[in-house]
Amino acid sequence: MNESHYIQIEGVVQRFKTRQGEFEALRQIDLRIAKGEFVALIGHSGCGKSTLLNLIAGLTSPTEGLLLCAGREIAGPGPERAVVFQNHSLLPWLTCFENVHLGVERVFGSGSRSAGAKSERKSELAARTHAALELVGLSHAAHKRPGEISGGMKQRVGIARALAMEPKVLLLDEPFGALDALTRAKLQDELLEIVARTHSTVVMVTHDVDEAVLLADRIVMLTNGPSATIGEVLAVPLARPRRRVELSENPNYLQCRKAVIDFLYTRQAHVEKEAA
Ligand SMILES: Nc1ncnc2c1ncn2[C@@H]1O[C@H](COP(=O)(O)OP(=O)(O)OP(=O)(O)O)[C@@H](O)[C@H]1O
Repeated sequence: MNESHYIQIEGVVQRFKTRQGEFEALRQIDLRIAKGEFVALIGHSGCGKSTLLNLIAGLTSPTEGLLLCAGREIAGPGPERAVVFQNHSLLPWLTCFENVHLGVERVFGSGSRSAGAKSERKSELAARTHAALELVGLSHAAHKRPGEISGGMKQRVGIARALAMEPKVLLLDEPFGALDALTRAKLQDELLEIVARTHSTVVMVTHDVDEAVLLADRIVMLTNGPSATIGEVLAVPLARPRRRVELSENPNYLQCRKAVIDFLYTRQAHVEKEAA
């Protein structure tokens, strides 16, 4: 397997059947993502970012084209690809520990073991769950239910649940979109640290230009829909570890930021006016 082609998206078209007829959300998407790479998907609201992420997650299948992960066709969801949504999909009646444990059990649990092995397996599952909560700084809240913790903490539980499954690919759909600026910045920094430690391949949908430049190795910019496609791909030439305070005056940072803003608000804003 070619590690620079860990995720391959080849000639992908996505059409939806609607009451008004067929709607083409995405056309001719070609993208290759390397193992360990962090890719941000950015574009205006409704252009098709989530549609593309759902295809990589295997939650939907393309109308045309092909998606591969580690050389194998993506034919459905798989444990090697974990998704974190914007609205932390936690079960409200379970504690933080139990919410994370649920995912861990699904991936690593097994019903067909002897009683002795099973109890050891159980302790392993619990250890895995605790480690994930610790990674996102939530050990102290393991016993709390979602209704008893803040929005940022809930989002961290969602990230812990995804990380605990040890996915090769982390798919993030605006995971910090609903958070205040300070919590968002803190979680971005945590995500940078976690990804540096786990070497996960990450695809993250965002609306936020600064977030994309801070976190990503490459920024994939989608044109406006319908029939959205990749308008431009920008490599972010910033060394890691990245620290937001130092970056704010870094000429490469400012240049990347400008390029994305120019794409979104000059070139794509223009297309929007033409289409209207
Ligand atoms: N199941 C579906 N049936 C019909 N149309 C759909 C379906 N899913 C998405 N669409 C349409 O496809 C387009 C892309 O939607 P998508 O949710 O991927 O956009 P997005 O870029 O993620 O938007 P946002 O940034 O607002 O979350 C939109 O016009 C949307 O209405």
